[in-house]
Amino acid sequence: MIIDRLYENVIKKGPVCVGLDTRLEYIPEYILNSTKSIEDKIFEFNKSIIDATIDVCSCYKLQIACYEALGIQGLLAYSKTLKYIKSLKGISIADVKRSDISSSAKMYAKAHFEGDFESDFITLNPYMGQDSITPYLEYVKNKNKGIFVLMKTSNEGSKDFQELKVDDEKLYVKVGEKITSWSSEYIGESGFSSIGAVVGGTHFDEMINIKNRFDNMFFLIPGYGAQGGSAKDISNLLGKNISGVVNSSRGIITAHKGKEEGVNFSEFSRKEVINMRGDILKWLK
Ligand SMILES: O=C(O)c1cc(=O)[nH]c(=O)n1[C@@H]1O[C@H](COP(=O)(O)O)[C@@H](O)[C@H]1O
Repeated sequence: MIIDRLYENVIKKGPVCVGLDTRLEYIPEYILNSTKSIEDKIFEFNKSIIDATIDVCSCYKLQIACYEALGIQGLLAYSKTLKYIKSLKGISIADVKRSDISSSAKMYAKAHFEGDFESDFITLNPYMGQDSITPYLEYVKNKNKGIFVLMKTSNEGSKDFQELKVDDEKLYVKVGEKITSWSSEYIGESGFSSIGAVVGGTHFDEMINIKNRFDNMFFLIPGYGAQGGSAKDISNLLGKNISGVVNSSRGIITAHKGKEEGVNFSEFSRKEVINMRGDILKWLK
């Protein structure tokens, strides 16, 4: 199962998930000023970061809006990056946060688990309920794919709905219970399911609460670095079983900014990943 491959990476290479939220302003001048197409500039930037980090991170997350915002060329670079990660036997998470009625969800599943935009995991929004999630499960069952469902997001506004009380429980706990019920059929040898949850690394009390309630759940944890999430706090959610991957995007892919803009720019990303990994692992001892 894909979750077992991801967990193996977490144990062997560490829990860092490199966020390839690439924007043109992050790309060094020497690439940006070349005569290459936008597609090739973005891909060259991403490839350099992937080559510099593949042995020290568990996976890559691509935020699709960063590519969509650049139109067709952006999407070509998105596709090329996913294919490159696959060619290196790396693991990709497509951060697409989809949600729709099941007939449309079927097409989203086909779009992101097959063909030009094929990825290993995608992120989903649970707001529309079980039948909006079901179409993806066929891919989890038969095509070795995985999903991360939004449970408690990292942003300030996450309290607006996610913390509303339903039957004396916060709504995100109810979502967690649903994720547990959907995930139980897809548990791999690692003991984790290919259906995991997105929990922001920015809310200390919620991370403790979620770990106490859902110890065997596997988490995608964004919010380290640029959003202020600390390794110490996040270690409570990872726990002794290191049940998750910790994403940083801007913190890693802009590490060269204000420093070296030359061909070795991705070495700064590598250093950031290694530092981040050390920062997290020291709290797990
Ligand atoms: O699903 C996500 O990945 C996600 C969920 C969430 O609660 N918070 C969150 O920041 N994210 C994503 O994680 C990344 C965080 O980026 P940085 O803040 O630059 O590290 C972005 O791609 C966000 O879209």
